Amino acid sequence: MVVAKKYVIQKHRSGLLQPEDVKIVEEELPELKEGEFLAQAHFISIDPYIQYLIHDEEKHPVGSTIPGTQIALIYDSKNPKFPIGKYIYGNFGMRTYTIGPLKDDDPYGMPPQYILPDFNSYPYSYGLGILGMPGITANKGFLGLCKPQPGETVVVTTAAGAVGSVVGQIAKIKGCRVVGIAGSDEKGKWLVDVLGFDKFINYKRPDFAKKLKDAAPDGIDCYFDNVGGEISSIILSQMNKFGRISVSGSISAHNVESGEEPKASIVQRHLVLRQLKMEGFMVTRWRDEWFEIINQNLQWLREGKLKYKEHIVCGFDNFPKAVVDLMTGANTGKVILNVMG
Ligand SMILES: NC(=O)C1=CN([C@@H]2O[C@H](COP(=O)(O)OP(=O)(O)OC[C@H]3O[C@@H](n4cnc5c(N)ncnc54)[C@H](OP(=O)(O)O)[C@@H]3O)[C@@H](O)[C@H]2O)C=CC1
Ligand SMILES: CCCCCC(=O)/C=C/[C@H]1[C@H](O)CC(=O)[C@@H]1CCCCCCC(=O)O
Repeated sequence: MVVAKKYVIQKHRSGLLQPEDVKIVEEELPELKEGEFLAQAHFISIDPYIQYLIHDEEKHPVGSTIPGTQIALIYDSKNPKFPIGKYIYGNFGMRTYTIGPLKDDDPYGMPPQYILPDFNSYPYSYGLGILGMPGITANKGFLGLCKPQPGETVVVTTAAGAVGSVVGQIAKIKGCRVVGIAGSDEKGKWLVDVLGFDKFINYKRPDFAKKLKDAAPDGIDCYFDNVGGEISSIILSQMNKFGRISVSGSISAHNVESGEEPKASIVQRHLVLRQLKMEGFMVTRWRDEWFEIINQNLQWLREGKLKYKEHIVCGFDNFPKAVVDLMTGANTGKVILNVMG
């Protein structure tokens, strides 16, 4: 008999997740039936939407399992499509063992599970980052919506994170000038010295608007927005005519202690006068191209055109710490919970 551990919600709060807001519950799993498999979690993806979702009492009541994705090993199987020993991606939630296959019924259209494509020698955990959902978000969210042209100026926020770091590098591949925005000078050094960004601005320091003007003196053509809030309003105020804005997220509003969403200056005037195009997206819009995009990112990795970093937190018990690391910016690169570590 296999006993699975899973994280359930214990308490809702408006601010940053605290360890007592969640608890681990054990669940005895039944014997496998024909057509089923048992998956053992090895790596769990820590994404900003987790902090957002656990605020939501209506959709995620006390006692419900925290959603999320993982890379798991097929540990036992009565389904030839999921053979023992293969590694899979699964939308299984924050749990150590899962019986699959899951139905294809995620409300946001995330794939339920798939056998990982061949990553050559790259770690399986990359399937939660550059070779998975965040990598697809960066690739299609930027190229598909911003349609960057060589020589254009691109700005990206959360630039040292899983999505932002890939957006900036793809912009460089496409011949753009790239300004990265992030929350520490150490991150800025990595972006410029290692990833090849042209400029970096620490948004936590004063005079952001002036520093942006200095970093992008000819104005901004493309903005990949991961944060929302006042930083984004300032960036929009410096866009060029016919600029394109890809709205990926609004992390500045995910863990505010006050419980009130941050206020930001009105942007409509900039949209109208500069004739900007601003479009939001969910990565699942590209589900039909999922593996094609993973392959494109893999090829750029292999060619050395994309560099990638993980921020690994070890141990299933450390899930709350991993979320706090992500939301407080302790990470450079993709946050992964190593369940076996
Ligand atoms: N639309 C879609 O389908 C998808 C959207 N996303 C979005 O992409 C964005 C990045 O996700 P991901 O790469 O996984 O996460 P990251 O790896 O970028 O980690 C989050 C980062 O956000 C920054 N941050 C935290 N609080 C704030 C704040 N108040 N203001 C500005 N920055 C803040 C921190 O860096 P710092 O030190 O710079 O503050 C932190 O490192 C998120 O907005 C997420 O919701 C992700 C996947 C799919
Ligand atoms: C407002 C939170 C979402 C911000 C953008 C983001 O990170 C989206 C991630 C989704 C990804 O495209 C596929 C998913 O399953 C992620 C989950 C989205 C959950 C959003 C919940 C919003 C709600 O129901 O109110």
